[in-house]
Amino acid sequence: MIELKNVTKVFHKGTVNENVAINDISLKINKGDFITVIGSNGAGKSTLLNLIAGYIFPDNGSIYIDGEDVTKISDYKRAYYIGKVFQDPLSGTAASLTIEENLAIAKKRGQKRWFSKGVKAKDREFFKEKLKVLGLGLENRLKDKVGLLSGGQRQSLTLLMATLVKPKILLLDEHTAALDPKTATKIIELTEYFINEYNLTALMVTHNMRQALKLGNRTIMMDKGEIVLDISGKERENLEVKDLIDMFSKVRGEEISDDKLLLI
Ligand SMILES: Nc1ncnc2c1ncn2[C@@H]1O[C@H](COP(=O)(O)OP(=O)(O)OP(=O)(O)O)[C@@H](O)[C@H]1O
Repeated sequence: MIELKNVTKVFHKGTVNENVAINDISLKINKGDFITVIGSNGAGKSTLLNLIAGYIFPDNGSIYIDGEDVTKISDYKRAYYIGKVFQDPLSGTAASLTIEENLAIAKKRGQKRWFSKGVKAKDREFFKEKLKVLGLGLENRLKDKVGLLSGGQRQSLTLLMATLVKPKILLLDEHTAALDPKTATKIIELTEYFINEYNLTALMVTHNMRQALKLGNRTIMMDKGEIVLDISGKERENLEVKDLIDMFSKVRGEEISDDKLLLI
């Protein structure tokens, strides 16, 4: 289980630009939860994921992974626990390395000598089997440089790399936002496949409210650094986007201000 206890993150503290991006958030993420995260621009969604990943540290509060306090543990040391796929398809893989070298690095995630890109023959077979699942023929291109791949192919590979060593949590931050609709649909299908197949715990940020209600077992909505809705179980069944908008208005006493959220 992942737990955040009274976590606060303030950017530019003590200056005129002071910005409370995360305001005293407490959240329990149960093993096997697939949580979709929605909220307006600037609500704090990416900051929440970055805090869990250890890219930034909270000003107050604590973060626990399976009971271990990881609040001050660096992203590099936390990498063993966490799989990440972010918006930019170019960010999760190394362009100048081959497909198999990228996978070899992913397989060693969290180990001391993680940046050794050497590939053993038995790993090569393992990688081929895994790549077949993507349905892109990449199992026949192990020695191709990743820089040659399309955005969708790279994001598929990043997803595979993020789950190659089973993470305690998979963090997905608008990981289909930069892709064309058809490729985005394919990546979402793969995401669901990996989460179900490996029984992963996942947190996925999306601006698509319909998708947020369709995928996973739980949806949280953020607003101004706070979690304003946390919906699961019976309450979430058959819930439609308009219900979600009504619930938000009821809790906050105002309308959702983000056009991007309302369009979808
Ligand atoms: N590294 C940073 N330095 C300063 N301010 C930051 C930093 N990262 C985020 N912020 C600010 O914190 C607030 C929350 O940003 P965050 O990126 O978490 O929002 P978000 O919900 O992911 O928004 P979006 O949907 O637009 O991606 C915003 O006001 C943002 O400008």
